[in-house]
Amino acid sequence: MTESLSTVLTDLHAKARAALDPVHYDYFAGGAGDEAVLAANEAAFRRLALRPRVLRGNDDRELGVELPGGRASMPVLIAPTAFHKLAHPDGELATARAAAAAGTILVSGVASTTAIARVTAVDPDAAVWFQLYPLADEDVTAGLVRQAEDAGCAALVVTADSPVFGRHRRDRAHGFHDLPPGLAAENMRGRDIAMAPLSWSHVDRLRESTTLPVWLKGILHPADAELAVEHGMAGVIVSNHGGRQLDLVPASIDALPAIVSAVDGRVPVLLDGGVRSGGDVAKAIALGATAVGIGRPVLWGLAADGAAGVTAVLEALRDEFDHVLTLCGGRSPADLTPDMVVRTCG
Ligand SMILES: Cc1cc2nc3c(=O)[nH]c(=O)nc-3n(C[C@H](O)[C@H](O)[C@H](O)COP(=O)(O)O)c2cc1C
Ligand SMILES: CC(C)CC(=O)C(=O)O
Repeated sequence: MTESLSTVLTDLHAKARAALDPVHYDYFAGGAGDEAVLAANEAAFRRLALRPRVLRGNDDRELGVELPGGRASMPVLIAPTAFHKLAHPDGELATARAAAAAGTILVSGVASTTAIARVTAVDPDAAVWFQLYPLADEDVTAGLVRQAEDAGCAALVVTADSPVFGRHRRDRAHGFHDLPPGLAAENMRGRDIAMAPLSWSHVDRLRESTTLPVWLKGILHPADAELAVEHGMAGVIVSNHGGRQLDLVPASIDALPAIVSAVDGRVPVLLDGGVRSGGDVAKAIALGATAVGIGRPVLWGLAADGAAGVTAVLEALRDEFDHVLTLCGGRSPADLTPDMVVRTCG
């Protein structure tokens, strides 16, 4: 019998915690403020139940999804997270190897400890997307876009929820604000990365500067989802940054339905935050996400066991999602529909 994802994740998380410097563990694990949103992301999934369909003869299942920027062999992507070499010496190269082996998409963060060209070189056929923050200096942003294009990235992800960074008590308590000697945010070497609150016109100029599909990440308000479509975004990512920005926002799964309704099928919607099981993947898809992103589970796999640990997370998630889909009578992710999710009071 295949081990359940929660067992795999619990073990990898414990191993990661034991392996990591407690300061770095807290950087990865922590959230903003009281960490209410961090907890709510997972709790909100637990309040939803699935209402399966039966007798649908679904023995020929296909988990893959097509997105602007590539195909994923299952509706699970690796969300962008910073500083993978803090988790494991192989850093982003290990994550990229595991993503390529699983046939899924790695959204590589601008704040990676490996230059993007080295990340994409792991497997030139793999779909790697590049996440960036629009910066105050638009020439610097343009330079980052060129770097991603030259590296062969298949899409850009613009993170919109960080006009300033969230306040992380754990990091403040440890006095953590710099990478240790020997590690650097390689894509940003020698660049002025000052952030500033930006506007739609910055996003427009960024979009016009590239032929790559541009996703907007960090959307929680349906009016912003509507604007994202109007401004030519290839897709919208519902995210509260894993509870690391404003600690007063809805759990991402609770924010999803209104965004899906506003977007109304014009572009795909992705979701991240608190996805910890195949059932969570199924719930998000049923509520209208085309795929989900996972952040911390990848970091725990990476810290515990390098590429093999990330592979263990991805394959356990694939297996569990396939199992849930089978039990729900689905052949493909598209067979999961909103009527199959019910809210419980639990
Ligand atoms: C340690 C860490 C670093 C992150 N760094 C980034 C980043 O550089 N850019 C970004 O858009 N999101 C970043 N995120 C947010 C993730 O992309 C994603 O929204 C979040 O981790 C999803 O929640 P989950 O960890 O519960 O799966 C980071 C999250 C964590 C935990
Ligand atoms: C501080 C950034 C480089 C990474 C980030 O977005 C995060 O830690 O949540």
